[in-house]
Amino acid sequence: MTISSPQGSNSTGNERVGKIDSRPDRNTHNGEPVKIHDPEEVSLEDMMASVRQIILGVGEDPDREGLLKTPKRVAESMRFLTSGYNQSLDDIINGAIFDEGHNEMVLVRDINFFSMCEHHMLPFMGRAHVAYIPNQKVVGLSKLARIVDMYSRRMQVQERLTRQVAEALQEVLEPKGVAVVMEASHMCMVMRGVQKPGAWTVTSAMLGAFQEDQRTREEFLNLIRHQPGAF
Ligand SMILES: Nc1nc2c(ncn2[C@@H]2O[C@H](COP(=O)(O)OP(=O)(O)OP(=O)(O)O)[C@@H](O)[C@H]2O)c(=O)[nH]1
Ligand SMILES: [Zn+2]
Repeated sequence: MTISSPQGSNSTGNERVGKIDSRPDRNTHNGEPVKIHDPEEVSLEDMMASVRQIILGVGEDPDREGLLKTPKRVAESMRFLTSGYNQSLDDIINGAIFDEGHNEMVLVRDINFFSMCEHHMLPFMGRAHVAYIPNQKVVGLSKLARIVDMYSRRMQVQERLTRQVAEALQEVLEPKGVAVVMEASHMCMVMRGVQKPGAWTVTSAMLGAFQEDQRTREEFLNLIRHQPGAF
């Protein structure tokens, strides 16, 4: 197993290959694609008016000084926290696929992510571990984290988020296998509801060799268990 550099500094044969099928609306419900409307169809002012209603709904005064700008701040935060709807795989990969002839496992672990649960619109956050076994082609390492960010910045359930990251990598690289594990704490289970701080939800998506070959899967699971040295 090798954790490779995407720059492939020893190779003279680095070239960008492949064209990515961009599907910014690759969200699914029961396996079917869901059409996502353009967020701009609802104006920031409409969103601000809704936030004002929420402020009234919790018994506060939206016209007191500290809350005057809150509807705008919240609307803008929401736009940022869901900005993954406006991105596509094409945007993110930006052609950074290299024909390295590298066929060993590549793993980027401990990728921090922040997402929003679609049931309560509260954050869930944690770490993602993303691995693949190349089939000649490798992708820039930062792009693995960017893929995690793109799907995280949408209204999500953790299981779908995990699967989408794996499927995106499968689509981009057609590798021999993909493994994604996400460990997260859900604020809807911590701050409200069942109120269980310290409970971690762990989800995985294994494709190809990681699904079929137990040794490959175990190698990956051992690597994400091991604590790397601190910098
Ligand atoms: N499978 C899954 N469930 C999630 C995720 N995020 C939140 N949930 C759950 O979604 C469920 C929604 O349940 P409901 O009974 O409709 O809502 P609720 O009354 O607010 O539920 P409680 O959280 O139990 O108070 C809860 O069990 C949440 O824990 C996720 O990423 N994946
Ligand atoms: Zn929730």
